[in-house]
Amino acid sequence: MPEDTENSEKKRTRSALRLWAGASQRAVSLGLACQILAMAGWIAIAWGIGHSVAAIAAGQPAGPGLPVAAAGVLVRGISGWLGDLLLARAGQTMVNAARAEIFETLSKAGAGWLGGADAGTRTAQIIDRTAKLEGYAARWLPGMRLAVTGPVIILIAVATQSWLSAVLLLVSVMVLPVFIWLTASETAARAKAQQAALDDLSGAFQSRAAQSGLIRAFRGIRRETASLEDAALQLRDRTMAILRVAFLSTAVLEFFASVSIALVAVYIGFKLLGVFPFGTGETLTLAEGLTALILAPEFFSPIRKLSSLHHDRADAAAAASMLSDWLAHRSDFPVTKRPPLESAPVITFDQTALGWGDGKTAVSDLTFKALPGKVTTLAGPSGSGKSTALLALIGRARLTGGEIRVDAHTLQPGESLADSIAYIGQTPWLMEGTIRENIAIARPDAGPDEIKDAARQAGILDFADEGRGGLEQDLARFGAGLSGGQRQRIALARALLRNAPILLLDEPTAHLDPDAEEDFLRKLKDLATDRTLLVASHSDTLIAASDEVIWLQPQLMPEDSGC
Ligand SMILES: Nc1ncnc2c1ncn2[C@@H]1O[C@H](COP(=O)(O)OP(=O)(O)OP(=O)(O)O)[C@@H](O)[C@H]1O
Repeated sequence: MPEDTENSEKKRTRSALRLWAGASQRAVSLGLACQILAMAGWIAIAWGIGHSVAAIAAGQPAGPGLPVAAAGVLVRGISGWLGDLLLARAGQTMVNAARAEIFETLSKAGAGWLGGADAGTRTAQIIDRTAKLEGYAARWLPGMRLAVTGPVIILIAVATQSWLSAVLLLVSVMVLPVFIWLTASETAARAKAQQAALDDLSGAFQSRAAQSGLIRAFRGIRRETASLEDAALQLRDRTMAILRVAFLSTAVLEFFASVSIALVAVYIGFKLLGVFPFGTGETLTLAEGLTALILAPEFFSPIRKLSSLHHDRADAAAAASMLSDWLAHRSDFPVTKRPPLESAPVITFDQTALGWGDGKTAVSDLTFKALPGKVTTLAGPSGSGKSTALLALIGRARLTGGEIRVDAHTLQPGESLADSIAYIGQTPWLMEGTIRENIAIARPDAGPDEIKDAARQAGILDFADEGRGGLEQDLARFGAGLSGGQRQRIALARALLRNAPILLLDEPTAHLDPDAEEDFLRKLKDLATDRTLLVASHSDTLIAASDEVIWLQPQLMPEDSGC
């Protein structure tokens, strides 16, 4: 990846993390305060145990040591519990902030991104990815701050008992930042690779599961199973790569921490026995030595914890990088809706050029007028841009040249007439539920008679007869069990119920038999009444029945154009 792109991606990731974590700052700070209090509890425990053991060893009563230690246990227990609670909330707040922003941005971007057949997959990806942000606010942010403040507090407490033990701890901790930085950079790259492998596997699995019948029919089960196995093996390798770094980093950290604690223990032991060979100028009592010794492991505890939290940071960074990339991609192409039109408009394409944001031209130099009350049909070979021209009116395809006018208004790039349009695509989308519910979705406030009337006009009552439950008949998921023509009729009923001034039909007769097509063509003129009707079609009979036909040509590919 070029350095500039990499830097701007890193910057975008960091600012996304900062923005989403902002919502949880209060809970993070309170949670951190509780963790520091828990650490103070540990200091009280160490002091209490050290002093009471020393007093008992000297043949005296335990004194204030025991109640101080008991108070320390209480403080540590309560503040630890409260801290966990607050930090769990901080994590959830960050996830919610990210989800809210993503869904808001994407919904503003129009139906394009979250619509269509893979809407479920994408929504699941957003939910999974944002869930990975939880550890950033709940564990990484407080863990990082505690790794700085915690050791300083413990170091001061140790220094009040034995300054030389504090110096030993300080020297041994100096090597750790370099090591932690090395681990962090390794983990981040590998976490990103692992998430990409996870995406590949889930994408491959979902597409194979959806097409399992087709795969079986083409005897491709073994081949597809092997490709899924490959994707799973890749995920396993990348997960193992992460685990290797994790195990190695933990082992090295534990080694340094153990050596350092051992040094402190050896020094305190020799000093208390009076056999320490060098003059340090420090006099050490049993109570001070024990307190310092009990505190020493706690000095490394936040740093140890931080090293195990790198995965939270790396997972969150990888998730934020992908999410912010999606958002940036979307905001390149914002869609704004025009208010609903009062009546059917004259739509003019004037030397219009359209594309899909991939640099290629899907339609160029398209000029025509669609008049209210007339059937205007875009015809031409597959790939010539008929659907693209229709989708430009709802802001899906990009306007890259010329103009589209709606009456006197010139549409700006990304401007959508969705609120004035009823659109029937090539593969109408149906949801689980009754036929009535599937029609009513076009206008949820429509009355039963209006729905029935739309169903009758669209010819639904022919197949949804009363004997089979009529409009209350349940449809399976995605309308499984209906023919293409039956789906098309439900979509038509929706369009009729919506009664929008512009009606866009993409290949409306593609799934109809000749009788049904003839029947549909008879309705076509009615559909055009008081509407601007724009149709995309290959059908010769539909073309012949149209008032106006505009022929589109496929765009030349760059390699075709050079002779
Ligand atoms: N969602 C999309 N993203 C990117 N490119 C697209 C998209 N939809 C269509 N295209 C491209 O735009 C060009 C025109 O496609 P379009 O579907 O508009 O043609 P069409 O004439 O409607 O074809 P058909 O008759 O097969 O439906 C094609 O090169 C196609 O690959």
